[in-house]
Amino acid sequence: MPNLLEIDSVVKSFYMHDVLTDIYLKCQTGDIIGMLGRNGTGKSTLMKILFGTLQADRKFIRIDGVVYDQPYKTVNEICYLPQDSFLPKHMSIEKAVKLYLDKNQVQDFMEDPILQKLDASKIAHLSGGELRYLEIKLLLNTACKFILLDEPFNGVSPILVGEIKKLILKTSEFKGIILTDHDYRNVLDVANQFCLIYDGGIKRIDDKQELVRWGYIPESRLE
Ligand SMILES: Nc1ncnc2c1ncn2[C@@H]1O[C@H](COP(=O)(O)OP(=O)(O)OP(=O)(O)O)[C@@H](O)[C@H]1O
Repeated sequence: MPNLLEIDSVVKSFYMHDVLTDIYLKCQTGDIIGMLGRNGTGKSTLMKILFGTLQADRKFIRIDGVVYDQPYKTVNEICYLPQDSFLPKHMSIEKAVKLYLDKNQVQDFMEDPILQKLDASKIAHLSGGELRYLEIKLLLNTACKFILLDEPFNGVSPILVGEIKKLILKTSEFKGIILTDHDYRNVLDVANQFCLIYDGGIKRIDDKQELVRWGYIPESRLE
């Protein structure tokens, strides 16, 4: 049976600045939801609220019918890739992998040809793009039902972007994924549903032209 994540009535202000005024979003297994929006519209804020590490003024988060206040405290419900790296720098790659995955997954994970080619064995010695790939692959391989990816393509070169998109597509057979990235072409390419954070609310996008109408991309950039 597919898993279902529902977010409703999310309201968040910072001081006097209303960032999110009323958000509703539903994600189920198989969904890859591409969340778009101009800088500062509240995409990361929404992801942090969803994960539970940022307090909202109001929110309602339900996974498979159970209401959660801090979803990150649950086991295997939801994972979050923040904009900045989250793996401890001093650790070896293998140790980090062992921290996140089951014992029986580790060997297979480490045999990934991209990881095999790395010169580094320590997290601190990875390049930005290599680290992004490792973190994304790790999260996608956890048992979590839902994965939130905040700017997964940021700082990643085209070949690795392609590999990340393949991983996302493959994983979506078993999980629900919400991702946001300013590389909207890659978002349009990999996601199967789209939404735009605009003026504190969320709009479902069914047609790329709507992104022009809502002022997210200029007409000239739409192919
Ligand atoms: N801790 C904070 N204190 C005060 N204001 C904040 C805080 N975090 C975010 N904001 C404000 O909330 C708004 C939304 O920020 P957020 O980072 O969620 O935007 P975003 O859509 O992810 O932007 P970007 O695409 O540039 O990453 C911005 O105006 C930001 O300045």
